[in-house]
Amino acid sequence: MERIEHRACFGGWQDVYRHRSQVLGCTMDFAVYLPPQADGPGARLPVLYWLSGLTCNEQNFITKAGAQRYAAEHGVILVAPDTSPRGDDVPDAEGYDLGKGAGFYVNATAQPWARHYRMYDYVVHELPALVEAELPVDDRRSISGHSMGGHGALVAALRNPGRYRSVSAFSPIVAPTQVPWGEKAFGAYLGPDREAWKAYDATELVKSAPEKLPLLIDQGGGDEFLDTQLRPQLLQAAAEAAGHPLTLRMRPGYDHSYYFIASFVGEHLAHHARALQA
Ligand SMILES: N[C@@H](CCC(=O)N[C@@H](CS)C(=O)NCC(=O)O)C(=O)O
Repeated sequence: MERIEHRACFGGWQDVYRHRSQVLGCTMDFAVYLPPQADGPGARLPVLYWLSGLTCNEQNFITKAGAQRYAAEHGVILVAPDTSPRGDDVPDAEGYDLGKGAGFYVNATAQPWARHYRMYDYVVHELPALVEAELPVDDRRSISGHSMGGHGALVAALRNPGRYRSVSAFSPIVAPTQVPWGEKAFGAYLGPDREAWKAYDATELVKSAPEKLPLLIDQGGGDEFLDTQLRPQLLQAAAEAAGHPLTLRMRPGYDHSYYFIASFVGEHLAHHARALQA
């Protein structure tokens, strides 16, 4: 992998790396924040993976959330990948909610998407393997994300017991099989069989998750997508029925934007740091 950005930030470094992804069949950029603690001889730090939402690439979180300050405080490395495969060979679609910038963290099985759109394998397996081989990290991992990325974080954690120490989400799409964004994306990437969609739906997965990793969710009460696309009460009801611990914090007045994320990202970093350093 090649470092293409390198900027001093809160005593550490905000970097961006470029690499060839075998899983996605294209070149990908991902952001890495190295806190000052990463400089120590033989340092090995835990990693918080951040999955962004629709229209984002690896830049949105690092330029807008202000998380580096808290990562520096806690000694946690932040890794923020792009949200879809990229490049001229990769198929795309009209509209911001399908194709590039909208990978939905699934392994596509339908054409023309199946060759490149394998963001589930990329964020759960290929990227952590690369990070763990090349950076001063160990195998302590946590995961968080926003909107489509909140969905990705919840699904990654629920499907992989033991892989993550903690999981959280901002304004996640908790039930993609029941809302327009998810129905459009899953219909395209996974085809018409709705049974197959359930493997990527947190509200379905929570019913039988083998590990009861507590779910932490913050949701803005003034979010323009709350009642149409996000509907956190669906996950809340399923978690309650399954006895799966969930903290859902409604934040009156906050919308869907990074202003909301920036307001509470410090609390999420503290939550993950506690689990990662326990
Ligand atoms: N109204 C937006 C919908 C997409 C959107 O709200 N994206 C969120 C994630 S679901 C985001 O993080 N956008 C980029 C940003 O705010 O930096 C659009 O049409 O672009």
